[in-house]
Amino acid sequence: MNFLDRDRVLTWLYDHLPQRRVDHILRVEQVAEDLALVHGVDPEKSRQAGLLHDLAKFYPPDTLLSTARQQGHRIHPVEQAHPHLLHAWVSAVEANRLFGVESPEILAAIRNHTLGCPGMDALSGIIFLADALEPGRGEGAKLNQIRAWSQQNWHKAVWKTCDHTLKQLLKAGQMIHPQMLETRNWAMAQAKLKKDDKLESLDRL
Ligand SMILES: Nc1ncnc2c1ncn2[C@@H]1O[C@H](COP(=O)(O)OP(=O)(O)O)[C@@H](O)[C@H]1O
Repeated sequence: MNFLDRDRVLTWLYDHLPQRRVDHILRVEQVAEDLALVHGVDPEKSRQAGLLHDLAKFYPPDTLLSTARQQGHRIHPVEQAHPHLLHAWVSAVEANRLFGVESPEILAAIRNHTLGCPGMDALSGIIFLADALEPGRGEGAKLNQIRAWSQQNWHKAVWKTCDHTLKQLLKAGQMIHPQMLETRNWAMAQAKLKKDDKLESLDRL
């Protein structure tokens, strides 16, 4: 993992994003560190991914589309209709271009923070959760329940976060990117496997 000059990143964020978005990013950075410590993930990598996850949040749709295309990303029809979804993908490109980040795990976690990805590693899961669950997202009963799961079983928390977002998108009559459905099905299966493992080890006692 390369050295990351946090102050330089903060200066860039304050120059390019509104205060409320920087506040969100700083809360994601903190939750990402907390979850990393719970789940045995490198806390510094987690903080870096949290700090860098939204670099392209306010890039114009044309820039998001052209950058993603130039980098070889095959644009999905839902992304074509809603280029904003590409901000996660382009933020990873920018983390490398602007700040020299090379760690494949950090870059994947930034790329996966909105839709997740089936088979993603714990660092990606943590950044996906930190973005959705940071305190600024509110104090609803459902979110608080998912926050509790995020401490115990990150796969279950990813599954339930996908369910929560998908329900909101359906309610609002919005298009759904199928990658989140794939993430959801994968995370659900992983959470159930973990539960079965626990029951089996209890049987052995
Ligand atoms: N599966 C999906 N299909 C379509 N839109 C989605 C999907 N998942 C998230 N979104 C939308 O993408 C936008 C960006 O999501 P995200 O990066 O998680 O949130 P935020 O911008 O609030 O940090 C939100 O408007 C969200 O509703």
